[in-house]
Amino acid sequence: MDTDRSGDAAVRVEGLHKRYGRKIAVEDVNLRVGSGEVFGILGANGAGKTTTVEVIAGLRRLRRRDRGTVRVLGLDPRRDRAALRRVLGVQLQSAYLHGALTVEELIGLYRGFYSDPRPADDLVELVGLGGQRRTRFERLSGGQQQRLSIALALAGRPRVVILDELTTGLDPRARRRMWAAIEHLRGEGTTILLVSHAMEEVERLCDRVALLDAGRVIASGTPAALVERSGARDLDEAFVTLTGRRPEDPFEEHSEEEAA
Ligand SMILES: Nc1ncnc2c1ncn2[C@@H]1O[C@H](COP(=O)(O)OP(=O)(O)OP(=O)(O)O)[C@@H](O)[C@H]1O
Repeated sequence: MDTDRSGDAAVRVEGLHKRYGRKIAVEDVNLRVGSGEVFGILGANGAGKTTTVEVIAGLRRLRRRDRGTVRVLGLDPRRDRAALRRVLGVQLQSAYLHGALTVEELIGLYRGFYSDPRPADDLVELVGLGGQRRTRFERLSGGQQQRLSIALALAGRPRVVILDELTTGLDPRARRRMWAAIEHLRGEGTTILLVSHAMEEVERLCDRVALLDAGRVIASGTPAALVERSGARDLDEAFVTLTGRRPEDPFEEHSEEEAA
């Protein structure tokens, strides 16, 4: 039922526990993402998705009371930071980018970090920013900024990509373009970790998913297996059955009050 292609794991997480003070954000999370898989990480607000992928990316440290093993293509995100940077692409928060630089300049800057970068034209084409090459970052719409951050994550031809909320806030056309970009990367054999609230997107793109709830993986498998196992009609319904919560509408404005 579950076509697990994770035999040669590109990403391996074992027994991950992570807390912020007294708050346990992630509790005994185990994941194996096979080479070339598109793997979805689902869960309601606060489930521990971002914490998990930030630890995988080496952006969050495990402290004294945390524990767990993480390997990305055999690399330890804490110990092998420089090597990891060459093989892992992470969709950055747009706020970190320099507003006065143009799309072209930012892409040039990021390509400069790598020995064999993806051509600038390919990057622009992949995310549909051909008309905005000379536009300053601060003049881009929110959705365009988000697409640029995805292009920058792909500049170094990473073998593993982490995309946190790929299409949240994008209009339907841009969303379809990003889905096509994921299919393109899949065709190239890229391993993709996709954090998402959008069940339609996950059903369409992901080979397998892990469903997180209150810091734990409560179900994993192919989207079809999760639907079947929970007796639901689709992944949206399976999410509700398995977690007892509704997935947030990913295309609505995010509200911290509602999330609490
Ligand atoms: N820096 C921090 N300090 C304290 N608590 C934090 C911090 N970052 C996250 N948390 C808490 O840890 C838990 C997991 O957060 P995390 O951001 O990983 O969840 P998430 O599934 O990505 O949520 P969302 O869908 O809202 O992005 C939440 O309860 C959150 O409030």
